[in-house]
Amino acid sequence: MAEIRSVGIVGAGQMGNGIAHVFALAGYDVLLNDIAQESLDRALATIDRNIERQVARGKVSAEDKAAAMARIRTTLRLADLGPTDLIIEAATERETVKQAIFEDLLPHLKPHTILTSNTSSISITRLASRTDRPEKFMGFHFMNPVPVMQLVELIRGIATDQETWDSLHDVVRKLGKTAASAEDFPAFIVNRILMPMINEAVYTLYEGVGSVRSIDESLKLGANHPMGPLELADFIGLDTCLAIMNVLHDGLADTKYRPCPLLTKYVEAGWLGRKTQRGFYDYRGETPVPTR
Ligand SMILES: CC(=O)CC(=O)SCCNC(=O)CCNC(=O)[C@H](O)C(C)(C)COP(=O)(O)OP(=O)(O)OC[C@H]1O[C@@H](n2cnc3c(N)ncnc32)[C@H](O)[C@@H]1OP(=O)(O)O
Ligand SMILES: NC(=O)C1=CN([C@@H]2O[C@H](COP(=O)(O)OP(=O)(O)OC[C@H]3O[C@@H](n4cnc5c(N)ncnc54)[C@H](OP(=O)(O)O)[C@@H]3O)[C@@H](O)[C@H]2O)C=CC1
Repeated sequence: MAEIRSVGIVGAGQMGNGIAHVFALAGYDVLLNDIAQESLDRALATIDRNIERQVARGKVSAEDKAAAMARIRTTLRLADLGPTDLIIEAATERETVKQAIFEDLLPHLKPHTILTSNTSSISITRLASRTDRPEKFMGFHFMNPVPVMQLVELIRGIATDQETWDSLHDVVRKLGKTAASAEDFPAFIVNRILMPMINEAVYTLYEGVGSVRSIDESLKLGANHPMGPLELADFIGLDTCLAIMNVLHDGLADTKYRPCPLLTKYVEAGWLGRKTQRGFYDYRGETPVPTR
């Protein structure tokens, strides 16, 4: 089993920065890539702020923070990720985007490099089949917010070999997290269960059964969820939620996965949740205000 020391992360959005954060704190060299310099700068500032929060709470020492920050480098050139031992693709949840990234990366990779995608729903087998190493390709699904959530889903494509699975399982252990194994069917385990619940919450709003606030309060106080489903949808990103519902609907061909038209409308408006400051709540003021 080749030792993994360096990690190339593609996409410096909320997942990419969280993944870079936990790998750097665990001692890995991290090279973070995005198509926009602004996204790379924002990611570094977010990681700094989030590790500082851990320092303030006595969970990380100031020395460990400095060492972790020094282990993270950024680049706009995808080819620079070639020499790393492990690639984690965490770009936008669109299959064509992910396919193009792997296609551009392939000529630059070392033979032993493991390829992974943090996709929430897309077929690992299909992504892997377009690369030169389907046996070294896996789904490596972190949960949001990455520094806090314990779980990582490990998803085998049909061709994934045991050595690759073992290597990633070992990485999850070194990160201090817990792995769950999932087979490669649309949206795997967590989102197969979570996303229809979120979609149903949007239907509940769409049909006027409750307001944004009453739906969220009901699930928080009535089912002990840490966030209401609409608040959680805004946190994940409504574009990502819709993309996952479409993968479930197309992949399982069952009308029970039909995305709610109201979810589609919010995405069409560019109201994608926290990342655009507006979704089921408006985040532009001091406190979030429900939009319905
Ligand atoms: C879509 C997909 O493909 C898969 C997914 O990820 S689905 C989404 C899964 N995620 C969830 O369901 C999250 C649900 N929400 C929660 O669990 C909680 O609301 C939450 C953990 C996000 C925040 O919890 P909270 O109690 O309201 O806030 P807060 O007190 O600020 O944070 C709790 C702890 O996390 C830490 N924290 C929160 N965000 C952090 C971050 N980004 N980085 C580092 N630490 C963070 C806080 O410092 C705090 O630490 P202590 O326990 O040491 O005090
Ligand atoms: N949000 C969540 O809760 C979770 C998401 N995921 C998955 O993680 C992945 C990323 O999601 P998330 O971080 O939320 O999304 P974000 O929208 O926050 O970030 C995606 C980032 O990828 C960048 N990007 C787009 N195309 C490319 C490219 N060709 N090369 C490099 N970077 C690119 C985007 O740049 P730009 O903004 O300029 O387009 C953006 O910075 C998705 O597959 C998603 O399904 C997994 C678990 C949880």
